[in-house]
Amino acid sequence: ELSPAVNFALRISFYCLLCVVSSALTAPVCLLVNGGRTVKNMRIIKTVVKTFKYFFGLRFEVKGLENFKVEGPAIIVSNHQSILDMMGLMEVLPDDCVQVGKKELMYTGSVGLIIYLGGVIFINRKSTTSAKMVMAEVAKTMTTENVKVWVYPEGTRNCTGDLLPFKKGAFHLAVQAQVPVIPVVYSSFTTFYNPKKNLFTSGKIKVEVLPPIETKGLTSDDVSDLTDRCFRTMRETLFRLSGHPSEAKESS
Ligand SMILES: CCCCCCCC/C=C\CCCCCCCC(=O)SCCNC(=O)CCNC(=O)[C@H](O)C(C)(C)COP(=O)(O)OP(=O)(O)OC[C@H]1O[C@@H](n2cnc3c(N)ncnc32)[C@H](O)[C@@H]1OP(=O)(O)O
Ligand SMILES: CCCCCCCCCCCCCCCC(=O)OC[C@@H](O)COP(=O)(O)O
Repeated sequence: ELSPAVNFALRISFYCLLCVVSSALTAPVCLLVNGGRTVKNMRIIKTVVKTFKYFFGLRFEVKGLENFKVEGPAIIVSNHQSILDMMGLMEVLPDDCVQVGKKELMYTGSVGLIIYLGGVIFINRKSTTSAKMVMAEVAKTMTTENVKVWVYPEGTRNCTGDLLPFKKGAFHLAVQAQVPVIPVVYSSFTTFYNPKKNLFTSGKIKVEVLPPIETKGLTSDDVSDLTDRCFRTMRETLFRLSGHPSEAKESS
């Protein structure tokens, strides 16, 4: 019998190895098929990553996919619990959708390369000024290139079963581009995944894509309200999906 700590380390190492090896094999395919950095590579990446869940006994129960069917671009916001989220992301990711990620991800070898080829937008979280500039550029191009953008508004991983306060970048982006915000909520991983307790077993994750929130006519003055509204809706949904109905009531 392996100790829980060793067992946990082995499973996480296997996950990372799977990412590194699959990225190294998938990158040449992306280059051959699409010739370079483009969101079209996400279709290839998605196909590969969607097989990962079987190695870890994870199941996804998805609701509300029809809410992605908006005309034109949109900002998708979701909760961010762990590096495992990448599997949940690929499970529902619509076509022509890029993610915003921290620039440190570029330096993870083959994983960095595949993330780059997939069109991920890199931001420097330590410099609000430069992050804002990158996001303003994205606000302009998402309409001309008709892409959706996926942002984790908590700005970092958080595996507590609750949400961190939201950063405002995603909502500024939505208002600047005058496109809807589509919230996506993943149920809490705490029952099957907890690094502090060396817990990583098989498990079921509920995913809900919520109805789009329109931003037509909103200005930068409305960004705080929009952020709060999204936060409250997502927090209620998180508690409902994770089976804490009383907390959901409290926060409403
Ligand atoms: C084939 C196999 C392959 C396997 C391998 C895997 C392959 C997988 C492939 C592909 C998957 C890729 C997966 C990528 C996942 C990556 C996840 C991450 O990296 S998450 C971290 C980075 N993301 C964020 O941080 C975004 C969220 N953050 C924000 O949006 C922030 O707002 C940010 C960074 C823009 C600024 O950060 P602040 O910490 O300064 O935050 P604030 O408090 O919001 O802003 C300060 C002030 O600036 C204003 N502000 C912010 N943005 C503005 C804007 N655009 N315009 C005007 N004002 C703005 C705000 O209103 C605020 O001002 P007032 O407090 O309201 O007065
Ligand atoms: C040469 C070095 C090789 C290193 C191999 C690393 C392999 C990593 C495999 C996991 C890939 C999963 C990518 C998902 C991205 C992700 O989820 O990143 C977390 C964050 O953005 C949040 O940042 P943080 O503030 O650190 O929580």
